[in-house]
Amino acid sequence: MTRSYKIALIKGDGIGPEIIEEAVKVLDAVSYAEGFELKYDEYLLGGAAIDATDDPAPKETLEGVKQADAVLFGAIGGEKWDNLPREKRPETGLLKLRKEMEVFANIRPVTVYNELVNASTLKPSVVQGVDLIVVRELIGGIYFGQPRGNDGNKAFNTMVYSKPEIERIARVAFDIAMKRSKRVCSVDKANVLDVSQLWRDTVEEIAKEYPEVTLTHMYVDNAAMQLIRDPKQFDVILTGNIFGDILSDEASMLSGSIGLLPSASIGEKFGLYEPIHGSAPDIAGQGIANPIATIASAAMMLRYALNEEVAAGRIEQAIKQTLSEGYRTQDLSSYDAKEVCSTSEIGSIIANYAASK
Ligand SMILES: NC(=O)C1=CN([C@@H]2O[C@H](COP(=O)(O)OP(=O)(O)OC[C@H]3O[C@@H](n4cnc5c(N)ncnc54)[C@H](O)[C@@H]3O)[C@@H](O)[C@H]2O)C=CC1
Ligand SMILES: CC(C)CC(=O)C(=O)O
Ligand SMILES: [Mg+2]
Repeated sequence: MTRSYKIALIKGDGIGPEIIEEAVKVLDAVSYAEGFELKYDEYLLGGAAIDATDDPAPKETLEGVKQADAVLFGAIGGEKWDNLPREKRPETGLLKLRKEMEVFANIRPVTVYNELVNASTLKPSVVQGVDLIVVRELIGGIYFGQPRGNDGNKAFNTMVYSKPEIERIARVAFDIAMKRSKRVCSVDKANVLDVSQLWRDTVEEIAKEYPEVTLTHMYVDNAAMQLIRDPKQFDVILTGNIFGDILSDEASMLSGSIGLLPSASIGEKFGLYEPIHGSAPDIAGQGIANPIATIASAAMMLRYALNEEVAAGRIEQAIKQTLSEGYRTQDLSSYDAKEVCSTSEIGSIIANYAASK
């Protein structure tokens, strides 16, 4: 019997629909080539959901995604919704979705493609061969902590982590490190924050379960600097929600564009696959967004959620081939480009390569 999977698609706002369309094009090409079937159900989230239902995370979405084998997500947000009350904003919808799905681990691989070493803002010798993974806690920390508030005169947020929350994300990082070069660097601000001291102490305890893994600790301000100074010193970076959010955007520039970096947000039961970038309102609707981060997220989805390793590999190879043939979206057009392509053209090139082995 044909293998068949249900994919929940959330296009979102800004460039979201454009990049998801290309990921679907590539998924359809590889699923056909590998003989399995993907069935898509679309759900609303963020600004699109506010416009349609007055709710950034409609119940139908929060419940519907749980019926799928995996969720592929574009991006949400935009100025149009920036002045709404906090609970009505697109970003709150995304946080609610992640919380509802209990996807506590956001895995963000940072790969520098050989073809793009000149696209990095750093010297080629510094970035060539960079291959690190940021393991970011995703449903705790200051983005979720209570109390929070803003009375117009005073505003506050709370960074909270419980020991079990730290233990489970630490185990994800150590498990990943066991399959790689067995090094974890935990990033915190333990010199100032109590929550970071608990983080550090707990990570030390979990490290005892993994005697083969070398654990180091680094303060986040230093980590931000070290990522630029010598990124190859890192293998697995384990960190909390806000630090991981910031450091991974920073790390994207090692690769040359934020439009290249994928991610997998995973928990015990569900998986949400999403590029690390936002809805890029400044380029939305122009057909110039780079869809590779989303296409590579779809590859992660095939590998981790659907166990379709061969299809995932086909996509990753196709991305490399596209880059080595010199096809570039506008964000990378100054770097060894043979041809500058639109979002849709790059999607079609990757789909064609992925379909033909
Ligand atoms: N996961 C999500 O849905 C996220 C949503 N956001 C939301 O997105 C909106 C815009 O936020 P920004 O801070 O501008 O971050 P952003 O990541 O959307 O854009 C930052 C810069 O990177 C560029 N960029 C992003 N993705 C690109 C791509 N695929 N190809 C080429 N260039 C790309 C944009 O054009 C922009 O100049 C906000 O409403 C924000 O809250 C931000 C981050 C994550
Ligand atoms: C917009 C957000 C909720 C967070 C974010 O920037 C991210 O997850 O990368
Ligand atoms: Mg972010």
